[in-house]
Amino acid sequence: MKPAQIGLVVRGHGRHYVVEDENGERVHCLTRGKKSDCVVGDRVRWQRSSDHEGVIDKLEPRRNLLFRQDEWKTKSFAANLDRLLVLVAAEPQFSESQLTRALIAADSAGITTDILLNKTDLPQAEAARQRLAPYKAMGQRVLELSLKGRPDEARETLMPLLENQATLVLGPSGTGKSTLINLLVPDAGAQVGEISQALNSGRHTTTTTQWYWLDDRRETALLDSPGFQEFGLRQIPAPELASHMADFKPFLGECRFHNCSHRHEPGCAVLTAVEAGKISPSRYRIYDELWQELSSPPRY
Ligand SMILES: Nc1nc2c(ncn2[C@@H]2O[C@H](COP(=O)(O)OP(=O)(O)OP(=O)(O)O)[C@@H](O)[C@H]2O)c(=O)[nH]1
Ligand SMILES: [Zn+2]
Repeated sequence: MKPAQIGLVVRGHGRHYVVEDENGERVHCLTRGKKSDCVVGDRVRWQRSSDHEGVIDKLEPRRNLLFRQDEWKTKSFAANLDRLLVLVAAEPQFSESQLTRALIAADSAGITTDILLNKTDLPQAEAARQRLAPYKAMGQRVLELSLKGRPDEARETLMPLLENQATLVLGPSGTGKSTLINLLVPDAGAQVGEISQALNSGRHTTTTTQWYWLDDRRETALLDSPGFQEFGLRQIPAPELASHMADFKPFLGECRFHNCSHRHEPGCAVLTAVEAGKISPSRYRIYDELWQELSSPPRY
């Protein structure tokens, strides 16, 4: 065994990981025993066991972990993220429920989110803009771009935002995720190939988080994860939900009952805010649906 060093996990599959050393070399690593609790973005203490293989000894403490949880399983997107970028588009029409779920998961993990509205060149952009108005009003940043129509402008807007950070991109299919990655990562295909090769596997590239470096110094990273469609939030207790919704926050603590669910109680400041148009009906409907989902007992 060679001396222990700290590395970055750039791909995970079961007990098999690809760890990048400080020179950028990627090594196929296994965890000791059956444990496989590392995720992409983790820093790990590891040792080389041969020229091309290594063993992970220990997971270094994480700053954060973004994950989703349904009744049956927990799925991690990535650890140690600086930013989440949720990509939506003028078309296909995005689901506000999915968008809200992503925002809540990121908030509860302590990760800043930006929304990117793509395809603003299309006539449907105005409708999408209107659906995003409540999000802007609650202080959420919404970037409007046309990744394909005005790629230079998109790059100039995005690069300063992403610089020296690790940003996870999530979004429904067909919104322009591949367009975004190809715009910012000219050698994206090669990077995917290299990591897959280190793992000795061409498979699983679409079912796991993919790590891309945007610069030669390896300081700016983009991460691409599948799994936006079924975004379970079982990790969040229902009474905590409202505290992760920026438009609800100003009214929390103002209700008559300290343990108000903001669903039917008299003297509820949130319900009053909904009636007064200070919280959008669609956001409130999503809150109500999420509350029911999170407070129902698991079916298994
Ligand atoms: N009009 C318009 N079309 C765009 C824009 N950006 C991407 N598209 C188109 O939208 C379609 C989907 O883009 P992709 O980048 O493949 O989307 P994706 O999110 O990777 O989709 P999946 O591969 O299904 O996950 C393609 O036909 C793109 O050419 C844009 O700014 N304006
Ligand atoms: Zn209330």
